[in-house]
Amino acid sequence: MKETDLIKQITPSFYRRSSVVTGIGDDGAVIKPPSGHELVVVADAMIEDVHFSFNYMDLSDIGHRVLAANVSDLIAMGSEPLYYLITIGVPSDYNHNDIQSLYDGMNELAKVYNMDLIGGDTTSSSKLMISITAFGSVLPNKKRLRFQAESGDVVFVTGNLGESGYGLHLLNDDPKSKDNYFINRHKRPVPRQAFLQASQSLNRICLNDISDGISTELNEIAEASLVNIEINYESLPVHQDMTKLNSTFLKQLVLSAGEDFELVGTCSVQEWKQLEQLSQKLNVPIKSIGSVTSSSSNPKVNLIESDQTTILERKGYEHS
Ligand SMILES: Nc1ncnc2c1ncn2[C@@H]1O[C@H](COP(=O)(O)OP(=O)(O)O)[C@@H](O)[C@H]1O
Ligand SMILES: Cc1ncc(C[n+]2csc(CCOP(=O)(O)OP(=O)(O)O)c2C)c(N)n1
Ligand SMILES: [Mg+2]
Ligand SMILES: [Mg+2]
Ligand SMILES: [Mg+2]
Repeated sequence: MKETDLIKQITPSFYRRSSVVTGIGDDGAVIKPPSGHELVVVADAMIEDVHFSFNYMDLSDIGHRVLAANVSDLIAMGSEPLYYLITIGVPSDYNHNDIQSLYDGMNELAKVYNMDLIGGDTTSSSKLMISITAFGSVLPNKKRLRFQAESGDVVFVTGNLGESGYGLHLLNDDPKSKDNYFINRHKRPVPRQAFLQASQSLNRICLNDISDGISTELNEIAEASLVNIEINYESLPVHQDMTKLNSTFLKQLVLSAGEDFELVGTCSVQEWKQLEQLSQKLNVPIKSIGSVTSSSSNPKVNLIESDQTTILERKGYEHS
């Protein structure tokens, strides 16, 4: 497949955002940042057999999923997703239709957020590699940062935990499994855009998205904010159909499987009431799971289960 043909094939015929001055086709893209806003920039890559497998995913699922991971980080910063660049390393036996499917999957999700593809790069590779860099905009006082947790805050989470991990488990068990709710949560996660709207009026939110697992994300918040956090295992939101799973397996899924692309964060008790109401109005499932107990120079996350307290260590996915 020739690179020039490929670029022609994937160049959009129009841009959704008028702030794209020059898109694909020159040495670089030109954008006019929204006035009064700051730009947020994120990058996340996915590699064949590390983040996905062709045993159970097709190229459009993969396109959707890698853009979702980036959108999830943009939302976790409090920013509105705007544009993205994609770099692909493609095995030599791929044809035009394969690449089109990958871009179709991305574009389906991009449509939801009104995002534009504004550039990228193409190289050859032994396994499929996709790296996205994405941009979002945020008002300076609405950034949702990891170091913004304060003693006394409510700790909350959106959606349910462990669903993507359970979907992956079902697929590993039988790659030919028919799509069901959990499998779709793994293959085609949809980041919580409506949370941005629900939380817009709040002054301060500390926020992180759940890619590696809540045990990792909460420890990141505790360390960045220099606070101790306490969460109740029984309060963690779990889908009814998963409650029948073996309890050790369920605990691993809920605390450390990750890839749910839900949000975990903290806000003041006063603002929590408002956030809960606004989220309900906009159909964002949200639940209080604990609290920020104190400031600390030695930050810890405690897990309370059946009145027993243990330290919740980072047990998320680590790339070796
Ligand atoms: N290889 C790298 N080179 C430079 N910066 C990196 C690299 N990997 C991660 N980062 C930066 O480290 C921070 C945390 O990254 P990461 O743990 O991947 O975040 P997330 O889990 O939210 O995707 C981010 O600021 C990211 O841009
Ligand atoms: C084939 C396959 N094996 C294992 C996993 C599980 N897995 C891979 S990466 C990952 C964690 C998230 O990925 P990472 O690159 O750390 O995302 P980031 O935190 O940077 O957003 C998990 C749970 C998977 N999704 N697919
Ligand atoms: Mg990352
Ligand atoms: Mg993140
Ligand atoms: Mg990420």
